[in-house]
Amino acid sequence: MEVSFAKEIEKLKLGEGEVFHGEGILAVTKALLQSGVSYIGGYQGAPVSHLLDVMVQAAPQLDDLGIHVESCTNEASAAAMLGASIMYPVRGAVTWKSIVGTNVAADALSNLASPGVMGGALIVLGEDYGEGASVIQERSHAYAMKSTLWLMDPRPNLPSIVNCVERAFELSEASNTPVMMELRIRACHVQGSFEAKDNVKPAISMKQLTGAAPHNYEQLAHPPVTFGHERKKSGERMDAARAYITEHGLNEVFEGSQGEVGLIVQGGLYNALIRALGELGLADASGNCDLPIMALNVVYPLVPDEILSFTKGKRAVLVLEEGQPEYIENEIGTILRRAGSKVTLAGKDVLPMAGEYTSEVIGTGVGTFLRQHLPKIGNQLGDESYASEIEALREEAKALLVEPVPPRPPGFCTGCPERPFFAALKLTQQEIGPVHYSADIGCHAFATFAPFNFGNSILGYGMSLASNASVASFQQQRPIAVMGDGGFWHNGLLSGVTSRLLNGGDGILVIMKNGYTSATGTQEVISSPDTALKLEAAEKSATHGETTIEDALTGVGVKWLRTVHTYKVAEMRDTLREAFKTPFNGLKVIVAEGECQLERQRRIKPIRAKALKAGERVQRTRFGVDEDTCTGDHSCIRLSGCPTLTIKTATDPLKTDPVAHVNNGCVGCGLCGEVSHAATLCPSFWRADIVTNPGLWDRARAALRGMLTGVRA
Ligand SMILES: O=C(O)C(=O)Cc1c[nH]c2ccccc12
Repeated sequence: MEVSFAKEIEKLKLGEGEVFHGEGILAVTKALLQSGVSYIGGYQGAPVSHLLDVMVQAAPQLDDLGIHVESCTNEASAAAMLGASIMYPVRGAVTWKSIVGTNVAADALSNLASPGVMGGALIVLGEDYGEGASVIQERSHAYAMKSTLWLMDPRPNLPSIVNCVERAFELSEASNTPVMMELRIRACHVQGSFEAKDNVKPAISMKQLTGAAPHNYEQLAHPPVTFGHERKKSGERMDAARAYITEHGLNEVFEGSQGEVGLIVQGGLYNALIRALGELGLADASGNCDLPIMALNVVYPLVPDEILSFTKGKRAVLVLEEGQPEYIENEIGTILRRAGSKVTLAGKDVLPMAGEYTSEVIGTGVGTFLRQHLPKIGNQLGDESYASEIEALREEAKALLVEPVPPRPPGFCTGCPERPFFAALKLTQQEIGPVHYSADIGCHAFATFAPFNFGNSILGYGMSLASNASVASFQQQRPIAVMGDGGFWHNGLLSGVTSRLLNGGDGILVIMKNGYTSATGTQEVISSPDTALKLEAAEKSATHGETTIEDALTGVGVKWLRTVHTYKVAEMRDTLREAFKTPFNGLKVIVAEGECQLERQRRIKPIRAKALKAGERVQRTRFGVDEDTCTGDHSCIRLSGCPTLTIKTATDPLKTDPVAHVNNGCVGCGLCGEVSHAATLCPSFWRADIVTNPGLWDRARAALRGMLTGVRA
């Protein structure tokens, strides 16, 4: 990974009494170091990638702490790390995105949760839920309940987050149970400050080795002791957790003058609630509020005594719980009913079952609740609900815009090496007709949007090939599966390739070998080009010489294998045609190779800057469209989809339609010209080589050209 986290690493080194300022997820990282973890592992994903990215670079600089950092190939391997270290008095932390990563880790999690932990075990979850999310909308809460893992959901401000991380280890140790901490997108990116402590050197670490734990069958997740473990989960471990939570005040109660009602909120939603109450005129920006609020920084398990003491003497309480189903509300309902409480319980009856609880959504729900249960305040909120006020503002904004803003689906970066592959696949499909396309997770998923619109199904990360084993059996044409190199190593090789080979199945797999797990932040994979390859490649793509993927495929027995550079559009089209038409019955794999443009640009920029400074010759390429030649059919745009390829009004008054135009973002990848050539489309593209610090030969050639064009004119 070429991105430098130098500034972030400096913050991780802060000591006792110094003030840390930065974002939530980095505060979590610092808190892990303050908690004396022996290792940090994980798999990247939004919104927690930053934790591991920073630690991968920081570990050598935090050398004296002796903390091991493991960049795992998927979440199962991260969860598995905890499964062994819990047998020692060491603290360990792993991270991944949820819900998808938790699904991948599920088998290891079940085994981890059973035997009971000695050293504290913490899982930092990026709860990717809501309008900014990139995955399926489900809750981690279900995993906490079904595996008996405690779930923290800290109030999104830095001191609370840091406190929760430190307490999480103690809670884990006090109750012999692993702890998960869910952090929504906003909690990961919230900015703030906290007073740092010194980092704690773990007693057992890379620098302080220890011997093997004693063989203790009681602690193996294996029958028959698992039957006893299950009893402990709901018995002594649960009791110990509840006692710890209460004793250390992990959940917070903010008293208010309007004690007849109360709000119980997941800690992570607290800021959105205060914002909503502020909009309703019921709270100030610092959170001072007339309504009593209980913020659950631990959402599983709940502590019945705490719930009963908060609800005591109240007429009604509202539970604010994002997502479905209403696990917390159901649990609170049971607690109240068992205690014979008469308090009215509100929640998903006034708030939506599904979707993000933005302050707007919360404001509407709280308004309804107050009108029903505290009319003296609720009725003052006015007839106009908060939501209809916002709707009116939206309409006003729309009216002020002359035209509606066109939708802008996300797409490939300018110069992305994956785009030309999809141009080639479009060309192939024009010949062979529609085939079932199994999409996957990664940058290539942008091909599901316009202008490519590929994909008949999309499944989990690295599962495209596995998924189409079913349709392959009944499709007239061979289905195609596409995955990235990130997905291939995460799950694709085992779940997809080896399963297909075992079954002797037919099919086509395309692996986008761009050299990194690009969509999650260009982390390295086992097949990332090494420094020597990068140096050799200089400004070119560095993925060509790296053959780990090809070696693995050959090793497991793939017989039909081609590697094609994605920018060779015609060759890719021909290779795809062959894959669809060949009589070879079995798995056919095309490795579509071309280095991630972001990583390539990060390598190129310093090389160019240095050359320019030294007065050396630097050449860059730009493409453009000759307006006179362009007929305005725009096939180039449909086949390329490059964001720099746009349209403009023709200057020729006889041309009524807009012509194609390449704007200044062009990095000279040449796909527009390449596509035009492969499709024999268009002579209107031109290429210009822009030379800075020209040499003698450049000057002589330019002079000669000038003379010749002068003669022609
Ligand atoms: O970072 C993201 O947003 C992802 O969707 C990537 C990802 C990381 N781990 C996963 C497990 C299953 C599916 C997707 C991912």
